[in-house]
Amino acid sequence: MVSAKIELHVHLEGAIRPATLLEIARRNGEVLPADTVEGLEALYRFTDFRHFLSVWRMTTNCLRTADDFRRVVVNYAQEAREHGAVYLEAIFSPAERVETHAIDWDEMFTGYTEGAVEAQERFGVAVRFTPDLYRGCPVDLAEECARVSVRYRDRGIVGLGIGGDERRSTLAPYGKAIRIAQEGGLAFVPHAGEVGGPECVREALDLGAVRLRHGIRAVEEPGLLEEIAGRGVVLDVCPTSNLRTGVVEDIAAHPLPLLHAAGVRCSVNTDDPAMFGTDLGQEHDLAARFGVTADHAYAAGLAGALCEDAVLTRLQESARSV
Ligand SMILES: O=c1[nH]cnc2c1ncn2[C@@H]1O[C@H](CO)[C@@H](O)[C@H]1O
Repeated sequence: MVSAKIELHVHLEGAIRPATLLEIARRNGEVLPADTVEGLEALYRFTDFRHFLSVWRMTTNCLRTADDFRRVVVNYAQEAREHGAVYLEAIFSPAERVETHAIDWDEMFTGYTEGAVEAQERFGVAVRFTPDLYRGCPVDLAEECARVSVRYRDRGIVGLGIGGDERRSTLAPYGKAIRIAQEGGLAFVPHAGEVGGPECVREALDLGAVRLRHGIRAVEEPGLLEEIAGRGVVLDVCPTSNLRTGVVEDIAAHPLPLLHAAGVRCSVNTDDPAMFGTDLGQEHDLAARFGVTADHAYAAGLAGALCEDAVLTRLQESARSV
């Protein structure tokens, strides 16, 4: 029997298994630098974080139609369910698709949110979404993304995030986009403290972040760590991702045990499972070796989840089943 799991940090574009990505790319006439599963896997050996982001952007630009987006959600929900997932808070990055291929916002938001309906019906997995802006994204595009996200609030959009390279831009240019989302009832859930240091975590908290994606570099500043633990801010920890992007040099040196020991609530996540060669079960096995048991991870997931109360109540009950 697998334990029930909550995943709060998975990029849907990075969850597409190589064979499916190749099929989607072929259908959409997109040429990738590799046309075999082995070739794609080789492409996924990243030299550093920047290299990872460039490969991520290239492969994820294969997605075009509402049906592509729908399918990506359904496939990942099915996979995650096999590892015990009962709730997914999934990320997708619409702004890049608009910018590079002029994909229509509604094509993406409709495809993804209809995929969530199907995932619930077929696999009993509740899926909610937090679209991601990216650091360096043109400000007007970011604000438009925030407005569209608010418009889809009744269809499962629960937050707005921002990803990409923290060294490229502070959050300051996105203040208005963040406010549009917050005033529209969405939570702000940025990536911070992944490649960026404690100052990036501090900036995110000052702008009202309710949860931190990664946040692991908070360990470098004891006062900040204490504040995060004290306020019960959940960190979405993705151990294999950090190793594969070179953010941590050695898995044995991952900050997860330190965060856990400091009383920080850590959810356990895959990030971009297909690109990092991992899955939800593997990340939980790894976390357990660091002292974060399935129960700890589930409790953190529950504390961090942004879904409505009716779903939260169901998730509280699921902790005892599956
Ligand atoms: O691990 C990650 N860290 C930061 N950003 C990520 C990660 N995985 C995927 N993205 C995505 O990369 C894009 C940047 O152009 C962003 O849209 C972000 O969501």
